[in-house]
Amino acid sequence: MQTIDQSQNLHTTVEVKDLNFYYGDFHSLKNVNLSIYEKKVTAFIGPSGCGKSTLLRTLNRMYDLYPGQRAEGTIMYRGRNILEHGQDVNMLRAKIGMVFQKPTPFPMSIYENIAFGVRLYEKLSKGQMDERVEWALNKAALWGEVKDKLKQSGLSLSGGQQQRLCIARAVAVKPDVLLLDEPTSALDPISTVKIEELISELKKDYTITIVTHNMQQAARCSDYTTYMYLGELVEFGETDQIFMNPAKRETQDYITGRFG
Ligand SMILES: Nc1ncnc2c1ncn2[C@@H]1O[C@H](COP(=O)(O)OP(=O)(O)OP(=O)(O)O)[C@@H](O)[C@H]1O
Repeated sequence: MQTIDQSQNLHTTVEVKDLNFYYGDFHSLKNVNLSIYEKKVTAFIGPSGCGKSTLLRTLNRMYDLYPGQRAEGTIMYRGRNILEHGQDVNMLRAKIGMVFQKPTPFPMSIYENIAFGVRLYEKLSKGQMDERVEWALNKAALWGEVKDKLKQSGLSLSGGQQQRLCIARAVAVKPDVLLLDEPTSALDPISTVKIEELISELKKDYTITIVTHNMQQAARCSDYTTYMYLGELVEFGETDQIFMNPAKRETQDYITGRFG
């Protein structure tokens, strides 16, 4: 693994150690070790099927919802190994929120899309909830576009707006970490630029991990990049170094399009 320049005073938010993941008998992640740094953007790149989404989904135990899937190893977050039994998985998913490839607003109003999740964790007055909804929509750069139609269905928005609504929904419960699984792959180029700009804004407050097929996007948006292949982490380092001077030949071949 690449050494990281610690002079930047980096703090680790999530530390993955010796992580193995299985879909039934299929060994999908093999001895993955990785640090995810606070208030930085870390991109997972690699060819289809290399395990990017699987790795992302272990970070908030999203896989728990599916029988036969299991993770072994350690994922340290706030002093706890989140893979251990007895963790409060709902609280974990509030602190490590996720946004999926396809925008998935709830079939309810724009306001309720935000308020619904907040109510699960906090008891707010009407005024406080109004403030939280406005705050979250502002964070997701959507407030200006929806402030006059908060009662309209979230499904009435454009795809790009729906994805920002999903980001607002994740942000509204005050997470530490946002996991973005190919958040722009279903969006047009203009919406993609908006989401990328939003990612740059959000990293001032949150630690972000993004899975992307788009290498330009990884190069534009991320501070650190992880190159994966066949369930193994091949190389991890600062994005500039990974793209301009990768340590491994495999990474170079993938980045330059000779492979994958
Ligand atoms: N539900 C599942 N059951 C069995 N195997 C699975 C399941 N989901 C993924 N896999 C396998 O695990 C491996 C990693 O898949 P994963 O979706 O994490 O890859 P990926 O890098 O995100 O791919 P893509 O870029 O195509 O989304 C692949 O070999 C895939 O076939």
